[in-house]
Amino acid sequence: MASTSRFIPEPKTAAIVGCPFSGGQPKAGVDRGPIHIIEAGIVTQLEELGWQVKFDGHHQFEEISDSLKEDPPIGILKNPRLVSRVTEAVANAVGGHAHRGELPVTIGGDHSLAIGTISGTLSQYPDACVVWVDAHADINTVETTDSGNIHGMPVSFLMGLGSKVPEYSWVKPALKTDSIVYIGLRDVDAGEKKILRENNIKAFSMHEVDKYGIGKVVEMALDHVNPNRDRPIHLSFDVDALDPTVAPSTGTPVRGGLTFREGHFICEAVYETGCLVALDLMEVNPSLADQVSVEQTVAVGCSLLRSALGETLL
Ligand SMILES: NC(=[NH2+])NCCC[C@H](N)C(=O)O
Ligand SMILES: [Mn+2]
Ligand SMILES: [Mn+2]
Repeated sequence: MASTSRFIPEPKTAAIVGCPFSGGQPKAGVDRGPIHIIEAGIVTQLEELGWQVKFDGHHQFEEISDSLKEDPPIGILKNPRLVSRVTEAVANAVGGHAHRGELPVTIGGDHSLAIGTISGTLSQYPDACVVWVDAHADINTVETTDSGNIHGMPVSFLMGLGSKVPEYSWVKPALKTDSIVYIGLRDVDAGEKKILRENNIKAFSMHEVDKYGIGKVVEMALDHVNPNRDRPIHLSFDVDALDPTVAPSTGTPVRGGLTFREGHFICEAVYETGCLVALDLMEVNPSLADQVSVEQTVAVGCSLLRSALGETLL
């Protein structure tokens, strides 16, 4: 491994936070994503890259769901208490790993989990910035969401946008609007476009990827959130950022996405900064599509994680 990490001490340890959770969206199966990624051998693959890898089983959220006798919608938000308690547990797990100098690698599960992962990162690295790779902006507020699915809302919760849901009072609005950058967007709701515009939130959609090429886009994205390459980076990668021909097994696929190489390039370039402190891979749903597509999606998920943790082509 050529690059050294600015923030993760040697021997570099990656802590896998397996999150079999689907409560932020309606499709069953996304909770099996982390199980497939582990079974595909991600632990060994990361060890082969020179990481010490900690993984002591997937998080068990049954206790939380069993303790919730019922979880009626709040407004139109679905499973609001379940998502709150699960993401709070994830925030504590991620924050704890970060506190010990480990790099948390959270495998979802749906993207509502990022309420937890990014809260955990910011608890330890208040100056961290976020690179959010996704077809979607996931920044709906209580006022703008049409679906009520919380996986379309984590960014607004982290920023404290929209009216507050008391159930989420544990979430500190610690993410500043200038500390996130998006890459890959192409399915952004009208209300979300307004939020991005009014808050001057930097986003590189597929239009910019086509126009400038991925190399330039990643450079501009990092220049925006991390001009001196000295801030910790949290990379949150939704597998639906990739084109559905590359990663078909996901709940909300949108055509016109990143190629295999464009997705990996983003991960490689973030790793090269030496600033990565936390990594999410979300929305792999092995129950959607045929077996070949599932295997393909799981394999791509593993290779994105390897690229973000130092695998190079040469
Ligand atoms: N993490 C995701 N795949 N998010 C999809 C969100 C879709 C839509 N914008 C919504 O609010 O429901
Ligand atoms: Mn998405
Ligand atoms: Mn997402």
